[in-house]
Amino acid sequence: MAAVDANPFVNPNGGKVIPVESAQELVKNHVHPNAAEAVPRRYIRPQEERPTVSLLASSEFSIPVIDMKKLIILQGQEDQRKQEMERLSDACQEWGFFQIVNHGIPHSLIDEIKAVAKNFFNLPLEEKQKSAPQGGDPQGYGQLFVTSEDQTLDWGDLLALSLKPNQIKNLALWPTVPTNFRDTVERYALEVERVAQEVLSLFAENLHLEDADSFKNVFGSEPMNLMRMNFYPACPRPDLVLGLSPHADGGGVTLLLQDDETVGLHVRKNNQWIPVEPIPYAFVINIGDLMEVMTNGKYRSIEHRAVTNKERARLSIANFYNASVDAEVAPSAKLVDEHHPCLYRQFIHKDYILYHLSKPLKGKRHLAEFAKLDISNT
Ligand SMILES: O=C(O)CCC(=O)C(=O)O
Ligand SMILES: [Fe+2]
Repeated sequence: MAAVDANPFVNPNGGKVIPVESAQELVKNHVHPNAAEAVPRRYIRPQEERPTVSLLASSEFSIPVIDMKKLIILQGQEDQRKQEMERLSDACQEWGFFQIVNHGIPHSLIDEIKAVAKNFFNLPLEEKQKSAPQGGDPQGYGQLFVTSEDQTLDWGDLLALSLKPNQIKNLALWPTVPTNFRDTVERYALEVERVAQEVLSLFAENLHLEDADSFKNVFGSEPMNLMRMNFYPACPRPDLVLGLSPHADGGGVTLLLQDDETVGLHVRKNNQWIPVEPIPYAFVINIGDLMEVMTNGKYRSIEHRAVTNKERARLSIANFYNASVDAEVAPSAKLVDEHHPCLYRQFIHKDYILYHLSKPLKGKRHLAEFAKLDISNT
């Protein structure tokens, strides 16, 4: 059973997460299609934050796609594997983002997890509110990043659940409707962990660390698997709002399932926003802040955001695969030398989570404020 009392993240901000109205309810109850004034003021972004897209974005200029099948070690296929490993290395260093295909997660399970998530968000509000956050525990249904009354709001609702370890798993918040929700999430979690661990091994190999388990060892015996289902209702003025504020993910690696039809994820590259075209059954993978630290900045945790769509709602499911709560995180000694000074201080993972959770989502600032070393005099 979940040992909720032992959750170390309860009240990360003195319990100051401010509840806000569900974006889905707002659309249902108040917004009149096509009326500019229909978007309440609290959602309207200042001019410089509104969603423009880079003119450079094209099929040639988009995040790389990695074929996991080519990374299996097969006799006679060494050259193909080497090339794909190099593409993966470029993706991590140049983009911090890539998509994977042929990852081995059954398509039927991907259909199932999307279906249970959609079914959940389509429930009446009263049913969804049974999963509302309790007592400062930063999990559940609603918005978790609203920490001040004057913050611009995101046009989206979310359901955040800690799947692992048991210490932070709060089954009381897990929906019981649809009835197959729990079972589907549990099966999906195992598959996501398997892929996340494979990805960590590939990173370690590419960086020539001691062995393929180097990152897994730092992640420790109780790695965290946090899931966030994001639902962005259609918005009458997608040009004025954002579905999810620009942010970098705080953890190790993120595996994201996108909606197949609706583009919504934007990745920041050279100060421009590049949309990520959905590939059915692919996962978008991105490097989180912990990975940036462990690779001493070689792999980059990149800012991203979600935009909304005028006609269609969009669903995404993110799993954050993170180190154990008590893991000591620091740049790998192998990646620090006289030409590559140590860029980050060592810290305990839990302290960074508490810091991250206590702030509104804000670009890349969290990691820089928390752990970046000043190397200007070295
Ligand atoms: O909805 C998306 O595509 C992005 C989701 C995301 O970045 C997150 O949940 O951290
Ligand atoms: Fe994210």
